[in-house]
Amino acid sequence: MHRNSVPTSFIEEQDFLDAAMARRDSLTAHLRAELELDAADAVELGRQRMLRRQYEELRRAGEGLVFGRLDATDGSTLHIGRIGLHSDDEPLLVDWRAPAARPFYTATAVEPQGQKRRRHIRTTGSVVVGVDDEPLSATPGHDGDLGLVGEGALLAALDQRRTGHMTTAISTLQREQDDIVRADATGPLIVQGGPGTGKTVVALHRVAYLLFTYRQMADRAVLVLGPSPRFLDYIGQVLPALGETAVVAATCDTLLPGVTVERAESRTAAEIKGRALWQGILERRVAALTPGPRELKMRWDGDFHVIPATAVAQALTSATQGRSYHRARAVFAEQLHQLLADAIAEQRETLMEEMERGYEDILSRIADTSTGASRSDVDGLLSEEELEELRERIADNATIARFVESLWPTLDPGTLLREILVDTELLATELTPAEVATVTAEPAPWASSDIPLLDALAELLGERDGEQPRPQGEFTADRARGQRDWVYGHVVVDEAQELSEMQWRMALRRCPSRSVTAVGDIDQAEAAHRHTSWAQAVRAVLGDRWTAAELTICYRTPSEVMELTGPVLALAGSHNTPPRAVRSSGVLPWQLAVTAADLPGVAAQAVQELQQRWEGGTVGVIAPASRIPELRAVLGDVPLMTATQSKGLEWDATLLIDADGISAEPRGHNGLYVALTRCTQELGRLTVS
Ligand SMILES: Nc1ncnc2c1ncn2[C@@H]1O[C@H](COP(=O)(O)OP(=O)(O)OP(=O)(O)O)[C@@H](O)[C@H]1O
Repeated sequence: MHRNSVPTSFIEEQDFLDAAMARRDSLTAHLRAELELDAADAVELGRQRMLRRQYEELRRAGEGLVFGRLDATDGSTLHIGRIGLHSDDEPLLVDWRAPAARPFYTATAVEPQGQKRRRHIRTTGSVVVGVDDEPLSATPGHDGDLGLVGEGALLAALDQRRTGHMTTAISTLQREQDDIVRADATGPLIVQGGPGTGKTVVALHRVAYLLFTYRQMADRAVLVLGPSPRFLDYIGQVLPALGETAVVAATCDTLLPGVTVERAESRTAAEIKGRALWQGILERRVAALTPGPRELKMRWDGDFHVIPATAVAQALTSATQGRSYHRARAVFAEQLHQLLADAIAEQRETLMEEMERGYEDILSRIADTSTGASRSDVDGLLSEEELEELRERIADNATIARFVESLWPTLDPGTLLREILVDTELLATELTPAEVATVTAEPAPWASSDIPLLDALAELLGERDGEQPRPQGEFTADRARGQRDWVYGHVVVDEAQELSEMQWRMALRRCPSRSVTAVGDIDQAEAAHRHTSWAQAVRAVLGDRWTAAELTICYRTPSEVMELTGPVLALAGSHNTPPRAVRSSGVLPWQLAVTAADLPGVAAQAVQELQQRWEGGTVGVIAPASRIPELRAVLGDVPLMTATQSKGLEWDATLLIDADGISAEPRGHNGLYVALTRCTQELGRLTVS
């Protein structure tokens, strides 16, 4: 296009983008040169680490560097972008997370916040391809209006073909989403939102916002918990694109370093083992392992020394104060070494006194006092250094170590959990006989519900001395990932409705300050627990000390498909209504009845047609678990999964196979609700007659 025929707004924004790109390129080149220099010392190494972070941030910011502009009523303008840039000490581009950028997401015609116009700038690489202006002095919307911000840019983004990876939404975040992204992070926040309302979008952008706003949070890293490795892969590219590296992504199954899930389990067993009451069972079992106060007889240099029960009781009380089993054991062992050293010193003193008395007797009998020897010269007391040396010898002594081990054995969480899971007497204190039978009948390899129990036990037991060298790594995330007791600055839980109470505990254990954002849809819950409300889901772990927020607009699923979801939601026992769809795709959902024998062939044909129709995009197939093997054989590498596995994912078109079969699965109506809402454009259904 000739520059003369291009609208002025395009030229203006292209010039600005060119200037911003040039600035970014010069900064990148400067940093690259600095990073090529060898670091001479620790200070320089630290500086280089910081520069590398800045360099990475700049490097990644190439795509979508500038995406917005605000024109204020006072005539000033502000460009908003993926990162902040300065030129000659003057602000050039404002980072989207900075307070100054907020009106870009929240100003409305009713509340223009001093702004006259909002402009969305769409770019491809270094070229401006679209400019959408939204006057903020226009007449406010009417009833039923969704109050969208930058509607043109939003709808264009939503209509894009899906790539199989999530993309960022920094340029089109909506007001209700932005409120959550920038919410205060001092306590637990639980966000309820129906399918496609942008819960994942909000959760990930919140991470980027928090790390930008609270710089010290990057030193502790942020943990993002998702439902499956497939989901983590789906969101994996968003976080680096948002410019953050201090993030650890995990599932509840991969959160405990060194332990992996080795088998599937029954829903009944998973439900029982997910209950909060296990904390009590585990605590009681660990407490019972601590030795009781009794007199101890210890051998040193061939002599027995007695430590009275009162002294042992005192040592136990002070050792166990709020400490884990192994920490308390270490403190108790030190005290025992001290008590033994004292007993040895005392015995030696008594002995010396006796010797001295005998010596004085002899002296008096031979009536020769010419030596001048007196009691004070040989009082037998050990000096402080001698006592210290004795304590060290005791601490290093293998026999004493064996004695302490027999009294207070070191334990590993795995062995102890295996013992607990067959301890019918202990289990019967909290479970019915049938529940005890279910738990004790489970095979030994670890199942998913064992991980939170192992984690709780690992915390109660604590690290043994010398165990677990602290993981090393250049970035905080590398160090945090390998360390069970790492304390994160913030924890984000996605698909939080799936967490059992014990999994909630495991998540919260990683952030004692309770700076947690959990997003989910209680109506999509399929996991083996009984929660039908957030209050119920978190009562045992958070009480009522949490804040609720809600997302109400569905961005993913078109209105034609959302219309099918109301009855399914009602069948799932929900009293909620599905979220309102922001757009229509113009494609009506279709349905075809096939016989079981014809199903594989028809499914293969339907997938091929959908792939042709949505060329350049993605197609996914959802089916009941029982039909997956026969379908896999004909569908090749098309994403094929159960409703549960499809949670959090999306494709341009979904082929839903045997909806009745999905409904018949445990919590099947919830599963069908998930399955129906995965497409951004088209839904095809094959029913089996
Ligand atoms: N403000 C936005 N701008 C652009 N795209 C958006 C926005 N909000 C959501 N989306 C898009 O809508 C789709 C659904 O978002 P997301 O996956 O976060 O929803 P969700 O609530 O987690 O859904 P579900 O619970 O069904 O998994 C995604 O493609 C996301 O990129």
